[in-house]
Amino acid sequence: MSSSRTRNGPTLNFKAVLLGEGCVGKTSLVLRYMEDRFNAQHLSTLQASFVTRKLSLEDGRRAQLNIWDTAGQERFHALGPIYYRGSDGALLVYDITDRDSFQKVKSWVRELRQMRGTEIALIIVGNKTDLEEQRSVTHDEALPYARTVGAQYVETSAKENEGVAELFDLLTHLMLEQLSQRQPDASPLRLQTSDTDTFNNSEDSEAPDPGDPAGQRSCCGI
Ligand SMILES: Nc1nc2c(ncn2[C@@H]2O[C@H](COP(=O)(O)OP(=O)(O)OP(=O)(O)O)[C@@H](O)[C@H]2O)c(=O)[nH]1
Repeated sequence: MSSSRTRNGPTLNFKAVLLGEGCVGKTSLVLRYMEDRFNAQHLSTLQASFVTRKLSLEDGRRAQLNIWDTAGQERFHALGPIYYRGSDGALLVYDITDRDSFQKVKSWVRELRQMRGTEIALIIVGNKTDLEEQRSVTHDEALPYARTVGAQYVETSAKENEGVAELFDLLTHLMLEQLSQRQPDASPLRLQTSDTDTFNNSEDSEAPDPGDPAGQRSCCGI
């Protein structure tokens, strides 16, 4: 987490990363949150893409949420540390109809806890709840697992726009809480509930170092 000064005063910068197997809906969650859109087509993210969203805090301060949407294909796994290294929070996404993708989340949890300890807020996200009849990972299995690893658990449907705004609000809340704990004298930092700020992409933002933030995409499976 860093802070920079703008004409509105100091802006808190938060960095979050989405990790998870290919095709689970990471890009779709970001697209729904940023643009309230859904694309039924799957275009695999290559490396990662970067977006930012400006938020207002209750104390009048500004915050900038910087989000890295990473590639889920296994050949990009080794790039993970580049994106989670300086992150304050991580969304570990799986598809509730795909048990393998839940196993992949478990492997990301192990890696993140090993590399970042408890300094990164984790949310495990079961996506595609609109496909309830094909569900293979139950809420009753995922929630206790999340608790044992100190993560929050949320279910979403990027398609039906269920739980997505709540997910990103929770993420921001957890990261603000962590910052407040690190500064015990400061009053708690809270997101303004009537946040109506517009979003933007990386063009007027300071993209962190890693890779090419263009988020080049190819067709699924290529
Ligand atoms: N039914 C349903 N389909 C979804 C949902 N979210 C995403 N999808 C579909 O799942 C496919 C993959 O979505 P993406 O968002 O591209 O997945 P991703 O995790 O970013 O994939 P990679 O970039 O390969 O890592 C697309 O066809 C989406 O339309 C959802 O909530 N419900």
